[in-house]
Amino acid sequence: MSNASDASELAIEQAHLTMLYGHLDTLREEASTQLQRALLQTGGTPADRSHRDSATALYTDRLAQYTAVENGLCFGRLDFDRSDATDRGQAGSDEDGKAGSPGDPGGGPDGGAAKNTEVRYIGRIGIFDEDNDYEPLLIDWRAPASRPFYLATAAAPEGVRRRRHIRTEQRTVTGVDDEVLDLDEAHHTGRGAHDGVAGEAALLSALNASRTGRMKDIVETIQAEQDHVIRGDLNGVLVVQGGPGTGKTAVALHRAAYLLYTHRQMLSSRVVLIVGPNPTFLRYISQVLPSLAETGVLLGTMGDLFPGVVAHADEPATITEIKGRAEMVDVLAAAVQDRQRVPDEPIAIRLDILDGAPVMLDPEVIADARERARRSGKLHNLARPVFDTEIIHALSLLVADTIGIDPYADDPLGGDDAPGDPQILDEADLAEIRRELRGEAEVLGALDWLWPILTPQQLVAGLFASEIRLTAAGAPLELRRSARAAWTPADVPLLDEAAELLGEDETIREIIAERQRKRQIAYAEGALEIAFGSRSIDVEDEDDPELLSVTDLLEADRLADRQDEGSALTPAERAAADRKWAFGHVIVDEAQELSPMAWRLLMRRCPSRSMTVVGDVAQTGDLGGAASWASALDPYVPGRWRLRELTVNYRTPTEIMAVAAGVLAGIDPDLEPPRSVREAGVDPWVRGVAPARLPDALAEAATTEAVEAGDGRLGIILPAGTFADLVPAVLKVLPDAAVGDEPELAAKVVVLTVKQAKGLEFDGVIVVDPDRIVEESPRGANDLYVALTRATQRLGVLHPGVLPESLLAVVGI
Ligand SMILES: Nc1ncnc2c1ncn2[C@@H]1O[C@H](COP(=O)(O)OP(=O)(O)OP(=O)(O)O)[C@@H](O)[C@H]1O
Repeated sequence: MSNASDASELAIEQAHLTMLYGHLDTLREEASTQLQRALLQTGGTPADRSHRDSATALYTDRLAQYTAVENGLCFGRLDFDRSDATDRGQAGSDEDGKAGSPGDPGGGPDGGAAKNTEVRYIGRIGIFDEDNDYEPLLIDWRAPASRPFYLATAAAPEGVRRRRHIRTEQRTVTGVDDEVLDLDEAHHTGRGAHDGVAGEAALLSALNASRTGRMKDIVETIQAEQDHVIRGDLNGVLVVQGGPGTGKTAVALHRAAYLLYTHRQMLSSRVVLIVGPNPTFLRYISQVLPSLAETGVLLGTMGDLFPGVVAHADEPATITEIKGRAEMVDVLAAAVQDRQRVPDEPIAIRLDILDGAPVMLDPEVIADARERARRSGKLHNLARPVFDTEIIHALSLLVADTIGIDPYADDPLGGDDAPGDPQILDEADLAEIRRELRGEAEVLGALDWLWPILTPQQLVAGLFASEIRLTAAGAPLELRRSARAAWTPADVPLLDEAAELLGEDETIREIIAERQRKRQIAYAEGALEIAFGSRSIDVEDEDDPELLSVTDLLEADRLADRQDEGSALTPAERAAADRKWAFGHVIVDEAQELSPMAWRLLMRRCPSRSMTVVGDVAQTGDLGGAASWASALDPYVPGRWRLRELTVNYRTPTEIMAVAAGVLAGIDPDLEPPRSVREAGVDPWVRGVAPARLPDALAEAATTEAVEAGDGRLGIILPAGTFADLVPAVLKVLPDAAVGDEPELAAKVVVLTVKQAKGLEFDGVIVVDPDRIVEESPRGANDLYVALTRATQRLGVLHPGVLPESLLAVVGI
């Protein structure tokens, strides 16, 4: 590794960078002009409109991409030895055989003059020279030609003679770090080849940088084991297992960007779904993808995956666990069946057709109708018409009987039979009776009671609101809650399962869509009438082409199409609104927390089983979470998922990891903590304080650590049960500290529970009352492990009471 910051090198790189920014400016101006042009267009045929919509989306996306890559546009350079053909044929510059680049045809002073080199610049997007046969001026980090930047080592240089990390601030080059991979040359120049982490200086500088409360991309320093995951095959289920800080989240996001780049056509229309553990975490990672220049992605939590329901309420862990059990499938199926009622006694239905006289519907008749509807093989809501037909048929016979056995009744059909004549009803009469029965309010009321059309929300809320229903469905009574209780994330897989059992979407969605369409057509007809009416009055020239287009081209239904807002939605927006959307690829972060019910939902969203599953079974906090990847995945892809492990911890320094390792050993002695890539040079502290003094001690420690964090961030992780006592103490000394359901992570100091801290990181972390964190949850040791591994620089642990031997042993001090 060497730091080649002499002026001539910087000048060469500055010239190239300035040229690249010139191109970026031109691209941005072009996209902006095209966007304005598209936005100014109005009217036209439906095809014109759809074309205009896609042009608007395309240029808006492009502009967003160009803006996102403004910082760090170009960050790397590869110099190849042209005599080595191993990597040829991957970039345009290889094929045309030109050496060098416009910025630096001869390579740098590390031997460019001695050897004929080929130069590639690596950056956040690809830029090509339109005036020079589309020569690549900058190669997208996701392109195959960029790969040696991440993979080449001195042992396997892939033709790379030198890898250069280019440091920039805005549009200025501030330095370069070189690694010479050619062993001979390294020997001659005295500049060492490095075979450990790639781009060590750049990596360490990224890792030591202060945190901002938002995750940053890692394109400049992706490591080889991470690159293999990012560029793994699209198909099948890829599991990425790694300890804390190994870059699982970063890698998952970069994989999304890579897959969208490589399989753009398929994935941008079918959308990549990324599922994270909670809204706070989504905000934490929200800026990574746009800065990777990607927009065709839907980010969500489990709580967001049932369209029309926002499910972010909290509930006890034990309830979440019950809701997540696979047995809930049977519970819901039983709950649906329970709503298909057969009363114990006959029910009386008063009929207008009999002048308000009742008929008695026997339980056996209802049971028969239910049996036939069930045996139709249709889902509950879709089987209702079968049930209706059976009951109406039975009622019509009862009506016929009633009329038939009452010789003095008026002839319902208006005939003139003499009193005493039997009423002879033929099939047409019965059909008429059935038709009338279908319109009778009491009949409809009875049908709705016996076999109600249900939304998933009605089924699930109705189940939880009634002990009788819970018992009938074989569900634990702990699930009992108010019918108006807010939805929790664990309810979402249940709602989804209910939707599958009820078959709500087809019927209800189609009815709503049809109604909407009728409204639009009615509106369009009105509009055409106005247009057509005004035409004969206002216009003398009947052949005016403008007006002809109004009446000839805009038939009412086409005009209705133009009103249909759906066409203006992006694929990601459409996917978010559609429960049955089949995503092109699904990425799940913190996947160890997912319950069996949650897995069922995700598998439904991804029929192609093209998935990336990212997590750490040692960090499983949720009771219903996975104990092993096999238990989670084998039910869906038995033996067909591939596992990749990440082994290096980029976040947590060695000193802190030594503390966390003690806790990990307590969870499972066979688990290996990931190897830290660096030392922080500061030992973690553990302090025992008298319980009564805990608030004051926390206030003191928070004040000190907030200063120690410099311009970085401090996270204070508390047991949930201590918030009421301890948060006021923190706010007294640090009034701007963020705390709440979704605390602002950009705040200097953030107070949070372990659950909230999942996946996040801070420069400094104070963990309060580790014993209580362990006690608060059945997977408490896992929670403590998560809490202890959130810091990038400093860790402090506050323990109420004298430090027990056990804690000293646990924390390894
Ligand atoms: N190759 C890399 N270059 C620079 N930074 C990296 C690299 N890999 C990981 N990091 C950084 O390490 C930190 C941890 O990464 P990340 O949050 O993705 O880890 P994780 O495995 O998801 O952790 P956890 O399971 O503890 O939540 C982040 O700040 C990330 O940016």
